Amino acid sequence: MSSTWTLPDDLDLPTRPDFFPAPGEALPQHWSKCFGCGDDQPSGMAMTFIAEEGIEVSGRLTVANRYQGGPGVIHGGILSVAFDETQGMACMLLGVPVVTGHLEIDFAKPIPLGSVLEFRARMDGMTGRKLYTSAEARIVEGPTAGDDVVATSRGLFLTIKPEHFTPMKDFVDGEATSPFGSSTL
Ligand SMILES: CCCCCCCCCCCCCCCC(=O)SCCNC(=O)CCNC(=O)[C@H](O)C(C)(C)COP(=O)(O)OP(=O)(O)OC[C@H]1O[C@@H](n2cnc3c(N)ncnc32)[C@H](O)[C@@H]1OP(=O)(O)O
Repeated sequence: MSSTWTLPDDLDLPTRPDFFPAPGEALPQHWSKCFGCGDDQPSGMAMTFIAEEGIEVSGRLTVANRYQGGPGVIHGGILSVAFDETQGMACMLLGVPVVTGHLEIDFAKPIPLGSVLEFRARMDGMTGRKLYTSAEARIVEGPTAGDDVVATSRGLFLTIKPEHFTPMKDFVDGEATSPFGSSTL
């Protein structure tokens, strides 16, 4: 794998806040219409997330047939969504909304349709509004399941004010059942 990603020297590492779910507990979706995690998005990926020890979270994705890219394998864009989502969830530790500024992926091994992937993401540090995150994926169920890392990701997230989305409110498809950032954390 290769990456040009370098972390700044002056990062602070947040400690796990009291409001964050205990290790093993589920994390709430951040927005019901989200393609990655929303329960009001029929065409979405319906990912689920769990709080892990420290400042780590994990997420699961079953690779549906409709996620096919090359013959029999996951589309790289779908894998990127899953990383984006999992690393964004790791930023929930701060309790404020974030958006992705930069995301980069290394695709290490082919991932067959029908696999169940586990993603693990963490915040590597923050400075000002910038949150640096990283993650890796393994196949936990399926014909090629094992301990090998099949893809890795690094992402920069920026904290935003809720008003960030105000100019977009007329473009929401249908009635929103939960406003962005209204998670119960
Ligand atoms: C009550 C509790 C609720 C909790 C609830 C939590 C929910 C939490 C879960 C969310 C989970 C979401 C998972 C899916 C997340 C998406 O998929 S979000 C969708 C994709 N992303 C977008 O749409 C973002 C589009 N881009 C933008 O809106 C703007 O470019 C941004 C990212 C807000 C930044 O703009 P800005 O605020 O004007 O900031 P700007 O001054 O340009 O930059 C600030 C700093 O960041 C740096 N920067 C900005 N962009 C970049 C970049 N691409 N590369 C490197 N550096 C950059 C700048 O250089 C600058 O650095 P410094 O000078 O401070 O050192």
